[in-house]
Parts: sequence; structure tokens; C-alpha cells
Amino acid sequence: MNEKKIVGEKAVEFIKDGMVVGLGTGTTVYYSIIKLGKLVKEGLNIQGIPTSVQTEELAKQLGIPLVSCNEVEQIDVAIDGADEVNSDLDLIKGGGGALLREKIIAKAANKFIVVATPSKMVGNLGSFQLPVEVAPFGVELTEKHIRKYGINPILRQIEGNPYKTDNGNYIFDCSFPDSLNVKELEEKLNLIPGVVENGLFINMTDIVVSLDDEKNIVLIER
Ligand SMILES: O=C[C@H](O)[C@H](O)[C@H](O)COP(=O)(O)O
Repeated sequence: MNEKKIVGEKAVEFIKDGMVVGLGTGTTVYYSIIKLGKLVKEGLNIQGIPTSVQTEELAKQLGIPLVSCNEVEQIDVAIDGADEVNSDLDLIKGGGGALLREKIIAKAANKFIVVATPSKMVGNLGSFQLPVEVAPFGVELTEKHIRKYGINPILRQIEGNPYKTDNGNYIFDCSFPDSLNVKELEEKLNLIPGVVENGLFINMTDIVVSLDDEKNIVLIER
């Protein structure tokens, strides 16, 4: 049973003809995008807005018409994965490094749908290290400010070099104490000069598509 495929494809039922659709990034929403590609070939008329270069390339291969977020009046629905989802449907995202574009699109969408296998559902956010996207300029100063909140930031590396996002920035993967309130943490981090965005998505999710203990599809609404 491919859980990612099941939840990914289910979310596509929310997409109707004529919609502008935010296309998330990752291995779960991958199945939503594949399904959308099939439906487009069968005549579904949508415009997609990709949240990463990786998703843009996939959507192009599948023939999904794309549009820039600056060219549309509104985004009807955005579908995306998550690294963690708590019972308030707040999220940690950014394991794949796409958090900035994902958050811009999720915030702009009329409906934000998250596709999450049961392994992503947690009591408290924070077992997954929180990705924080930072400007390369002054990165060591930014790191010092992040540490002041009791957070332990680790610069994401790839082949011995700092990982670079699609926006040319770096990412700190941050472990933080349970005592920190995630709603406050989201705001505090973004007040630090040099922090571009963080992977806490608070009060943004409308629906989570997941599976229950019997592996039936469940729609969890906020
Ligand atoms: O930057 C990556 C995104 O936030 C992904 O949506 C998130 O990491 C979940 O990805 P996956 O579905 O591959 O677990």
C-alpha cells in the first residue's frame, strides 16, 4: 500500500475546472501532481503555480500549464506535503528546502490542503528539526541571534558545502525545546534580521488528507 499515493491522489478531488492551483514540493504531493497531469491530458483546464524548480520541471514534463503568482488574481487551492502536522493542523515544512515559496503560495491560496501520511501526524511539533531559511550575508550573526532563543541551528550541507535554496539562501535545521510556543516562535524567528522565512506554518491549513488506523482516507478540517 503506497500511502503517499493514496493521500496525494485524494487531494486532487478538490481541484475543479478553471482553477489556479498551487503545486507543492516533495514526495507526497508528487502523486497529486502526477494525477493532475493525467487529468490535464484528459481535458481538465487548470493553471499551476509551482513552489520549487523541482516541481516546475515535473509539471512541465506532465504538460500542466503554468503561470507566475504575479500574473493571477487569486490562487484557488494549494496542495502540499508536510514534515509534521499537529492536532491544530499546524505544520513544520521545509525538509526539501522549499519552505519560502511554499509559504508564499499557501498564504495566498483560498484553500490550503495538506497531504500527510500517518507518520507525519504528531502530538507536538519539533521532533523534526525546523528548517529556517537565511540570507548568506551575515549568516554567522544570524546564527547567534537564533541561538538566543535556546535553539540549536545546524547549517544544512550538501557535499561539504552549504545547501542553497531555489532563492539562493541557506537553511539552518533547528532543534528547539518543547517549552517554546510554536506560534510565538514562528513570529520571533522572522523578526531576526537575516532570517528570510521559517518552516512553521501556523493557522494556515484548511484540510489535511491522511489515513486513519484502519488505513481509510480521512479529511481533517480546521
Ligand atoms: O521543502 C519541502 C516541503 O516542505 C515538503 O512538502 C515536505 O518536506 C514534505 O515532503 P515529503 O512529502 O517528501 O515528506
